[in-house]
Amino acid sequence: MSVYVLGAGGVGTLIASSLSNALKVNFVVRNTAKLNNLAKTNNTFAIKRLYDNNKTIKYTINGAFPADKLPDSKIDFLLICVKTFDTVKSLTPLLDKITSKTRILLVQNGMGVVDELYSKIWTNVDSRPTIYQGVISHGVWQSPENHDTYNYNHAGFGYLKICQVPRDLQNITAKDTIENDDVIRELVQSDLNVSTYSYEELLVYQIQKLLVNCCMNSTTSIVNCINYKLADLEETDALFTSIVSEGLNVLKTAYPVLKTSPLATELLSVEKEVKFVKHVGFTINSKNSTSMRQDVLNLRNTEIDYINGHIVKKAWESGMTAPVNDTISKLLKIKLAVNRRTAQEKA
Ligand SMILES: NC(=O)C1=CN([C@@H]2O[C@H](COP(=O)(O)OP(=O)(O)OC[C@H]3O[C@@H](n4cnc5c(N)ncnc54)[C@H](OP(=O)(O)O)[C@@H]3O)[C@@H](O)[C@H]2O)C=CC1
Ligand SMILES: CC(C)(CO)C(=O)C(=O)O
Repeated sequence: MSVYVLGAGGVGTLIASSLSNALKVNFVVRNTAKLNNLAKTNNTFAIKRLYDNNKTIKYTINGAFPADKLPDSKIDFLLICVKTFDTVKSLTPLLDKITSKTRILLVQNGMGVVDELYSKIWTNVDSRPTIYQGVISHGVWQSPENHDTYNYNHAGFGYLKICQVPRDLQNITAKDTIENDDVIRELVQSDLNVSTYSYEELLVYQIQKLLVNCCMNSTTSIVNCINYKLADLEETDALFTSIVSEGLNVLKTAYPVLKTSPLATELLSVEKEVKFVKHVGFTINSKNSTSMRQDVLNLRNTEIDYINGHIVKKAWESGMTAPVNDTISKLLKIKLAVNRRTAQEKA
């Protein structure tokens, strides 16, 4: 079976590690320094568990290849963990190896990528591959000394929740086949706390996690701090409550299925969600530097349009406004622009 990881960064490498014993896992890589470093270690990398006395475990994959040099003519299973904004672009050179039999697991923060894939790449319902969506709350980052390697810090032990996305989003009750997927089964049996759900259930968990990122990622990036430094401040509570209450109001209108979902009724209240944001951000991932903060510090593009920006977009589509999330999005973009200008001035 051909298993590939597109986006072998923090999250991609962590998930690949849990598959590497049972399956021949391959990375799709664009960075020559990473390819060379991996070859030097015979395709072995290390994950350090910061939540478990820095226990470091080594894993070996089958190989790593540039997108135009994959040894297989077809991809059976593709794990996608590139940043949301890179998805369409990075998938394009692989499209001739993806068929309606390919299974693709997307593990990314934010929302809106499946809509983009269906509207830009697989417009014909029947030719679409099977898409699974993952929601992850594990925290992973790379220390600067490990730059251009696949060695990462697993900073917070969370969960990975997965569902099968309907081929046709207008027919969301179609029966899914996720339980029969051998790679998904491997993940469920791994030590990453993986479980599967229906599409409707996962939508609730995706929104629950989206709001974590709407609060944590943008605020830590704008303020420029490690997660725990925002904890126990009245102002943080007030800001997170505004982001969450506006977000829930918009998303419950944009996704009407939430109105009849018992799981949404149980989990998606403002009070419970703010508590959840603080639990994931400050307890589970207290020592993490959010993925968005890492992007802003390294002057890379950010996922803001798929996070706070997704709420702004959904509000606009529903004839509503989302001024809090819109302001946060703008501040984040200003922060990145200022960092880029400062770097240019120093150069
Ligand atoms: N890190 C975390 O704690 C968490 C992250 N997430 C989410 O998971 C997703 C991935 O985040 P994260 O792992 O942190 O991001 P990283 O930046 O660590 O990883 C993304 C990887 O994608 C690779 N990539 C991008 N374009 C291509 C391409 N065309 N071909 C091959 N590889 C490509 C990059 O390669 P290159 O090295 O060449 O740039 C990079 O290694 C994001 O949506 C993030 O929000 C969710 C929960 C927690
Ligand atoms: C869970 C959290 C907030 C961890 O920092 C995250 O999802 C991220 O950094 O992107």
